[in-house]
Amino acid sequence: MASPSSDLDRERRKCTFNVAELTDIINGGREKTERRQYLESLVLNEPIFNYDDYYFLSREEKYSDAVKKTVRLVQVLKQHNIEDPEDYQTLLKYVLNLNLPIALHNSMFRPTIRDQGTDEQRKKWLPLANDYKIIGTYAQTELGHGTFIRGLETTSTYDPKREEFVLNTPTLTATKWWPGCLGKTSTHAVVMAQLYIKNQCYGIHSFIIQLRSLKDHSPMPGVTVGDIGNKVGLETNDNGFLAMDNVRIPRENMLMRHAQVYPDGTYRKPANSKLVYGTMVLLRATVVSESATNLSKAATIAIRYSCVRRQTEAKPGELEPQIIDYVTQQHKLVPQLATAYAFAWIARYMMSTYHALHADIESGHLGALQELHGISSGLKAFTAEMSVSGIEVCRRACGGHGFSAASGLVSMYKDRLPSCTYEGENTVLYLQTARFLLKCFRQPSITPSSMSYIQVKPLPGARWGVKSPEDLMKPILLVEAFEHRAQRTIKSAAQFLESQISQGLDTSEAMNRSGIEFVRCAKAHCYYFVTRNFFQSTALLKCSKEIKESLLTLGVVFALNGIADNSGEFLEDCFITGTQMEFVRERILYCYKQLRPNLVGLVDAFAFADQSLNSALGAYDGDVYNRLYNWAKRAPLNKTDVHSSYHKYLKPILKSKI
Ligand SMILES: CC(C)(COP(=O)(O)OP(=O)(O)OC[C@H]1O[C@@H](n2cnc3c(N)ncnc32)[C@H](O)[C@@H]1OP(=O)(O)O)[C@@H](O)C(=O)NCCC(=O)NCCSC(=O)CCCC(=O)O
Ligand SMILES: Cc1cc2nc3c(=O)[nH]c(=O)nc-3n(C[C@H](O)[C@H](O)[C@H](O)COP(=O)(O)OP(=O)(O)OC[C@H]3O[C@@H](n4cnc5c(N)ncnc54)[C@H](O)[C@@H]3O)c2cc1C
Repeated sequence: MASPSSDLDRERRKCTFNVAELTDIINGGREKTERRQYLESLVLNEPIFNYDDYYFLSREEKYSDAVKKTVRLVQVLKQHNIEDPEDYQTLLKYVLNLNLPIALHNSMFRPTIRDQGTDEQRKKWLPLANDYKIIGTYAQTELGHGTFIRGLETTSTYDPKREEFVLNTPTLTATKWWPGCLGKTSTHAVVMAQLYIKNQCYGIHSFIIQLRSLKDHSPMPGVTVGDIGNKVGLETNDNGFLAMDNVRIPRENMLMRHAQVYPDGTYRKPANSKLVYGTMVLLRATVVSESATNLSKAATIAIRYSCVRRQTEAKPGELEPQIIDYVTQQHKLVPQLATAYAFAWIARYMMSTYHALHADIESGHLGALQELHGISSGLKAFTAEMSVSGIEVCRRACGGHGFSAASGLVSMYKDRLPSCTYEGENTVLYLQTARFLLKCFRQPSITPSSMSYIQVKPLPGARWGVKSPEDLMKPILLVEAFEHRAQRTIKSAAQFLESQISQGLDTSEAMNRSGIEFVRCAKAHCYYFVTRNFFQSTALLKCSKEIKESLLTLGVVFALNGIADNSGEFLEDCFITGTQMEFVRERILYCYKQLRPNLVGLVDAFAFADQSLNSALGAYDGDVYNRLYNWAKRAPLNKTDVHSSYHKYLKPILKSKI
């Protein structure tokens, strides 16, 4: 058997480009790489951040271990004056391999105060939160409602006499349920509740509540709080429940940047009722980035392993091939790698668009709200869905060892699975994007320039300009195919909706009946958007010819697999012919061959530390079998040669006389 490490060495020698150059491109420049390396050095050298035995821990031990690591992380951040949220994101992405029990504090609690708090509220709460003197979460979802926010039942009733709000959970279904870090960790929460003043309901607003004593962490009077129990993955996170029995908070605890309640109970409504949903939009943009990172990790593990793993003697007496050389294996993994790259670039686009449009909104241009919501909803759903299914493809591609916790892929899959549900269930979000697409289709004046393609009506009888398999290396033709599909499905969704209305259905019923068409066009739009963005962005890069070529080929793989996997949609109106479809399949194989020597280089370029992959299959040195064996030997069941259950149960039957 060949040595696994020599297999990876050989792969690395075959790579046609400079891996460090590509790492810099992925990170966004040399400076960012250096910053990342600095941050890594702070954390990776600390034994406390070792995850070797993590997969053996029980749920409770995992939570406790995560709290310990979190506290140390906070100390490290303070010690080195690291305050930039980008640095924190870098640590989460590349170094730490767990969902922190303070995740919501940084991802939602602080941003909500920042965006929805007045200057005085920011001044009061942010220093406490930034210094971790309080730990907060975002409590919106209830037992009875997650999607339909307007249907939340928690009430916040203003008492002008005492200038206080009274927070109450009037029914079982009003119990807050699911918020991350709520059960055991958080001391405070932003709670979303229906605002009542003098028996009139003004809809959902946000309020800061103290959940636990800052002296001994016990629940505050009137607060019932706890963990909701085991779920799929996210074992380090204490997703919780919360019921409030007429809990009083000062008037100043309603976040009043957009809507105000004056001491006498006068209400001033926000400029736009959706401003209160702002933090969710930020989180959706973040999910795009997390989806990219996790799929990159999964591809790293599965591709390195597939270069080390050998199986099935192809010719008698010859070395068994590396499993990566089976085209069926390439057809599993190369599309995941291509998707990871495409997502890395759309994540960058999403975050910069978020910051640009968010700044517009802050300066009062509220028109940007719907654009940001329209773009981020679909991209969150699209990237979460493809990333989660891609991680599972990678896991299965590792055969039996992919089933072991030591692969790192089992926990990754379980931890990412909820990204299809939280922060807006995927179907619900696709429907929101579809609404925006249809609005743009009808109203050119509101269509942002990034979506101006919607205004171009697809010509009936349009045909794809591809004449040969070589033409499929031309981004312009690939983008054209996705653009056509998106335009056609948007138009067809609009026509479907109109046909339902013309049959006499009211708008909501017509919208419901059009739902499948809506989701179809939102997905088509997202595929187009991601493909176009990848080709446009990588074309602008200043880098070596070899890197450019590899990125172009990855883009072609992403696009061609998108066409092959959704072939019906392209064949339906004869835009693509059967012969062109054959070209597509042929070119996919060609691209796999082109990329083959560079596969390890392309995953090495993500530069994940072994610790952050925490995988016996995907470590840099490829020493798979020793790692699996040593890991298994440390399993708690192997602590003694004879297990206590032998004495308790087995021995009596083994020793009994027949
Ligand atoms: C589905 C909707 C969007 C519907 O909202 P609604 O108020 O009932 O809307 P509607 O009256 O039907 O009107 C729709 C209209 O409202 C607009 N809209 C909706 N949301 C936004 C927004 N954020 N920005 C700007 N505009 C927004 C839509 O575009 C619609 O506009 P239109 O009527 O088409 O012009 C909403 O309820 C929603 O966002 N639901 C999803 C709930 C969700 O995302 N929860 C997240 C909880 S926190 C979490 O999960 C954290 C996990 C993190 C972790 O663990 O890491
Ligand atoms: C791990 C995890 C962490 C979470 N963290 C938080 C948190 O920190 N804070 C917080 O407040 N919440 C949190 N949540 C809650 C989460 O945001 C909601 O679960 C999510 O928004 C989905 O809402 P739901 O559970 O009500 O699903 P439902 O809406 O009940 O969805 C069930 C099904 O109904 C369909 N459906 C619902 N409405 C429609 C519609 N209008 N049109 C078509 N189909 C529809 C959906 O597509 C889905 O198939 C978390 C959830 C999970 C799983």
